[in-house]
Amino acid sequence: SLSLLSIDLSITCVGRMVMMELNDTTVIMNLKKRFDQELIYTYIGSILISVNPYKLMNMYGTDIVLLYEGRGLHIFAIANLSYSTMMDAKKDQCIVISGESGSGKTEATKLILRYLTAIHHKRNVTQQILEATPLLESFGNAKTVRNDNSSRFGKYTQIYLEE
Ligand SMILES: Nc1ncnc2c1ncn2[C@@H]1O[C@H](COP(=O)(O)OP(=O)(O)OP(=O)(O)O)[C@@H](O)[C@H]1O
Repeated sequence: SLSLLSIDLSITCVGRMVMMELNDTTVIMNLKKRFDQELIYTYIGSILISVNPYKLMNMYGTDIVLLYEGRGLHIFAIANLSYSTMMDAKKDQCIVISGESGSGKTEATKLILRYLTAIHHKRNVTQQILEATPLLESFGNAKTVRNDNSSRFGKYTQIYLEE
């Protein structure tokens, strides 16, 4: 299952490989090839595609946050791009996370919040949002055939960051 994180839309290449033929089959085949090598993140243009690994990946620790600093094929790169663009351009940013049930939207949201917590000096606000998540989930989540912890509601999170 796939989840899409979008900054804007343009489709040119996947990873470092320029694809001569771009269609659903070649894109899916390339995602599968990368997934088999445990590469769960892939860019298509500026859209980051994430394939749910359904297992703990050793790629989300604080050391990794610092290592990525927003670069590379990682959910943290999207978070950092939004953060640094907001700080530099002084413009609000929006991250759209979409995908079918069980594709990893909620987990991606938590990772983005965790990243912001790690890099922004006013940490407590983001930490509070993270801590509110289990409470919201206890009211609005349910087990479904697709996902043991399925959000049965849409979620819009707005974070105000002070300089
Ligand atoms: N990056 C990840 N690494 C490891 N496991 C993950 C990751 N993303 C998701 N999962 C696993 O997949 C499960 C479903 O993910 P999640 O709840 O985020 O899906 P969702 O897209 O929000 O689904 P729904 O729309 O039903 O709420 C998680 O409980 C977790 O076990």
